[in-house]
Amino acid sequence: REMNGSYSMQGVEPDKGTKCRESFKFVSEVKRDVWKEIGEERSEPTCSLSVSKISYTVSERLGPWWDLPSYRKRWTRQILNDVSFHVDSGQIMGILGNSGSGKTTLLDAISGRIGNSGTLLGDVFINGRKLKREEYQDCFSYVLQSDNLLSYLTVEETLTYTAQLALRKHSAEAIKKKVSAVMAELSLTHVAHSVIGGRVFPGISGGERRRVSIASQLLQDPRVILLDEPTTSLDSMTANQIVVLLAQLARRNRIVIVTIHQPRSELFRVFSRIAIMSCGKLVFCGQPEEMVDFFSQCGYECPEYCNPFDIYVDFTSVDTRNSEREAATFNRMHEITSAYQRSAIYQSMLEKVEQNLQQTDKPAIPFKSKESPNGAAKLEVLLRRTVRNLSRDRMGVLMRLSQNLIYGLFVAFFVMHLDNDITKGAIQDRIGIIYQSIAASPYTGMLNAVALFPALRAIGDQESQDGLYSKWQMFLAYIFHILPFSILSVIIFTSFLYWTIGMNPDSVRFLCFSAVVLVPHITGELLTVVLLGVVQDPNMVNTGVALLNIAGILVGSGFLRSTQQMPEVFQWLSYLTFQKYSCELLIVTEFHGLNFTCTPLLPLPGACVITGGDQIIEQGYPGALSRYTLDFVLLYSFLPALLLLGIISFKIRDKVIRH
Ligand SMILES: Nc1ncnc2c1ncn2[C@@H]1O[C@H](COP(=O)(O)OP(=O)(O)OP(=O)(O)O)[C@@H](O)[C@H]1O
Repeated sequence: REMNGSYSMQGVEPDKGTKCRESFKFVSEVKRDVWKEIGEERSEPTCSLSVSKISYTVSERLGPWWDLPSYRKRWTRQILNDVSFHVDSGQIMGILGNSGSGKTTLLDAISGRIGNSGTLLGDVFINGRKLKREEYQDCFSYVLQSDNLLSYLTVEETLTYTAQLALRKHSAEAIKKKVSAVMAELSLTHVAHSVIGGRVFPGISGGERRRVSIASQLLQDPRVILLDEPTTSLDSMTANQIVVLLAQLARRNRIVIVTIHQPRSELFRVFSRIAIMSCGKLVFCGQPEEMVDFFSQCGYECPEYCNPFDIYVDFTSVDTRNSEREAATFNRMHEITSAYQRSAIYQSMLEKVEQNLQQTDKPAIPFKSKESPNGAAKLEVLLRRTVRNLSRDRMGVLMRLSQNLIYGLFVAFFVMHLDNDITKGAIQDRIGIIYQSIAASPYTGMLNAVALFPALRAIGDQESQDGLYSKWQMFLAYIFHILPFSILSVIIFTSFLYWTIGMNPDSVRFLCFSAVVLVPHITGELLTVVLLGVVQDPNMVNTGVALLNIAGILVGSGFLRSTQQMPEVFQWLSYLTFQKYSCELLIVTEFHGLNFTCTPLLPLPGACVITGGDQIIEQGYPGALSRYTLDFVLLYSFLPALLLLGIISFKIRDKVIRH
């Protein structure tokens, strides 16, 4: 980009040296202000969180499934081992540790997001009361490692929709005020009307996106906020700003627990507590100053000019590069852990946990603000949100509307004009057009779903864990929001193809043709989304839907082989395919009452035996004419059936997916 202009300080344009000195002075002053703000006296804690003896064990299969003896054997792995700590409101606790040490799993365990794949032991107490499993979600706000936000919404819209989902009973005015307050608290007011942005188009910065994710959680006034690596992939200055901001949030009577990789040494004073994890164990948990003394007493001094965070994480990490290093580093970690468990810091932490449990005047559990659920209202907000997001995606909308038309152009170019002379392909061309209309439509729907839905699914996974709505509601919102686009796309396609190549020129037949082609198109998208509920990998779903479509065409359409000539089992199976009904309907729509001409090149006997379209119907699809209405009903019944399957699929997802 081109940049013009200059700047002046007190009316004078500074030379290079002055600029450096002044900017250094400026940075130092800002920093001092930040420390002043964080260092404010805080009020008496009103909320305390105690985590007592959390352990999590998973069992894994040893071998691949084709090696049955080893596959049968399982080995258990302890991911979290007897983790206990205590935090009061007003404090920010940083959890450090090398990759795989169990930081994320600890946050998942505390917030009740651990799936059913392992055994979780231990308890979480808030204000001296043991939390029930179903209460975890209502108590903690959890900011995931990745920002799952809709790219085309502005910051203000993103927060407003979240507030409408979370605080449904509030008036529009109250929600507006709440959103403005949260934006002000997280310094987002200046980007309120900027779009979030994504991989393909620019939007707000990475740090601002992180702050939007945190702001979404703050809308429900949580007293306890958990953040999984909120500084990942941010530059060190922005990462610092985020941690300082979190410290400020904690100062306002909240508990903030944050996992973090490589914090800068200046953040040493920002954290109220530091926990270091290694191999699922809490190797140390205490105040930053206590950490330095503790490690020095263990004989592991932090060398001068080194970042204590990095050094202590190194001291406690197990190096698995070779067995010798592994044994040595494991022993060191074990030695430090034992020293911590013998230390006064550990004993005083256990006492605090005990005190918390024995508190007589126990304040109420500080649940997040939540309103009684109203399914229709949530669905309406979700629908508005997805429609607004898609409507801003001009390229996406254009592609959706034009993809069938582009396909229609290919077909029209190939066929040019249908002839009524059977020696000039009157039957073959018509059957070809019907085949193409039914067989290709599901693919365009499938491609749309695979491109758009996984991102929405990630958002739905997170927000349903936050208790905003259920995953199946997000599924319904997605399907309803694509319906108008699908209908329009199919109408554009059929209007072009039908009249350009000269299919049966009757407006009722045209409407029937469009209505039939719509179902395979929507079914392709619907089936893909249904499978994406239970299958995580979109590529697998792609392959699965493509194979199902091919099987449906083979068994149901009767194009390759007449249904009557197929084995009985396939004949029964054909009733389960939408291709059977759509094919019969299109054959009748096009061929019924159609008269053919015949001008054979050679006067061969039987060359002109077919004179009308009804002969085609009776030979290939006997009884299809009398089943016309029934076929329509059966074809359209696939849509509610798939909607129901989708709801079941996303209810299963609720149970099996960790986030
Ligand atoms: N359900 C599970 N089944 C098997 N292993 C698991 C499961 N959950 C976690 N683990 C394993 O537990 C270990 C700790 O994982 P976790 O994600 O908590 O680490 P982390 O400290 O957050 O790592 P990072 O900093 O890289 O995100 C990893 O080795 C991970 O593979």
